[in-house]
Amino acid sequence: MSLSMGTQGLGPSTLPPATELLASLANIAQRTDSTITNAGLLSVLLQGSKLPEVYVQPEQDRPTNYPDVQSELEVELPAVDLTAFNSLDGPARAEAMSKMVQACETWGFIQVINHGVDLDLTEKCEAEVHRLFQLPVSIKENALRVPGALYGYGANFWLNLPAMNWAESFHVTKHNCKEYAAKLWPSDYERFSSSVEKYIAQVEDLGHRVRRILTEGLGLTPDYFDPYFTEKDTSSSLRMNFYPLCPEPSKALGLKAHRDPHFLTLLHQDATGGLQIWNERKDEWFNVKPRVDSFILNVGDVLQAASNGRYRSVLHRVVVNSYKTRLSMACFFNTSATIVAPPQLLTPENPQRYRPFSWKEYIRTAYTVTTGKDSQLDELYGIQENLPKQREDQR
Ligand SMILES: O=C(O)CCC(=O)C(=O)O
Ligand SMILES: [Fe+2]
Repeated sequence: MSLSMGTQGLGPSTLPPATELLASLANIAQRTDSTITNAGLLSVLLQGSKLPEVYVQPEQDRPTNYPDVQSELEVELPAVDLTAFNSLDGPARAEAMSKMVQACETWGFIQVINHGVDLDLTEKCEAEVHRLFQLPVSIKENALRVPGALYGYGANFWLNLPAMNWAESFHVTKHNCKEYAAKLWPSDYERFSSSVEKYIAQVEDLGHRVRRILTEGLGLTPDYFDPYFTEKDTSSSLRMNFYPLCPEPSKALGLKAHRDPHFLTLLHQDATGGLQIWNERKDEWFNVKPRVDSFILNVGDVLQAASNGRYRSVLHRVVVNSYKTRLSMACFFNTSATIVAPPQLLTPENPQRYRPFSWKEYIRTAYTVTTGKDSQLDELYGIQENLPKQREDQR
């Protein structure tokens, strides 16, 4: 890989001196917790073609289909037009509802268009996020996520990973965004925080709208879960992910396979592509075709429990490539209330699958278990005798 490719999207003027980079890289090898920083990435981009050992994934986790190689394994997620839910056209609404429900029961993923989130605001927010990731490492480290903390700057979110993610991430809520932005731009944080706060607020509103649609899709009144999502109980956070060019994409992952532990996720991504979804029946990872005017909605563990397993929280990961950087913004929509599957969803054939639990309880372990393909939700809160013996097929 040439230097000119490597510095694309980072801006040569923002790179710290090579000595600083090398010192950071040496430190990285010693650190196995979430405080690992990304100086290693930058040093690779400066120096050439080899992936440092800390990023090399175990053999069984390495991707075979990533953007550098042609692959047939691609899925174009059904796109649901959200305006159909406000229209008086009954059949169009019913069709949109059925697409939505079916996708959440099988792939656990869908995309929504005409979603009401302002495009100019989204682009402004993306530009601010690019500006953040282009800051020198020494500045970004001022906002470093400390071990066990949720928010701030870092590479790995899940603890105890066998290898580092080939990514940088910055995670905030609308309440602490200013505080974290001020660590990067002490006197000029408003430019970043005002865009990001407005963006989170709009995506949170979208989260409430799709929550009501999905609730209706379960056969409940749309407002059934409203009491769990009061202003006090609703929480939304935004994880911004930047995936730099990778010299050896066949050995790395941008984000290790995981299920989102929250209620649901609304993801906006650029046109690069890299998100993959696990298809259990086919035993394959499928590339998701990117569509920039959409939000990808995926079911999280809390919604899987709240729907008594009807909507599925599905394993996904991010692959990287050698020729185009990628930016994604994942908004996690959640509740701190204890959710339990509504009695209306329970039958003798389909009894309650999960013990009630709160996010406060789940968060303690949600980001620690990292190996295997098993559902952490099933393991921690599943009522074992009520879980299906074999997982349902993904069609
Ligand atoms: O970058 C992506 O496409 C996915 C991000 C993701 O899965 C996450 O942040 O949980
Ligand atoms: Fe995720």
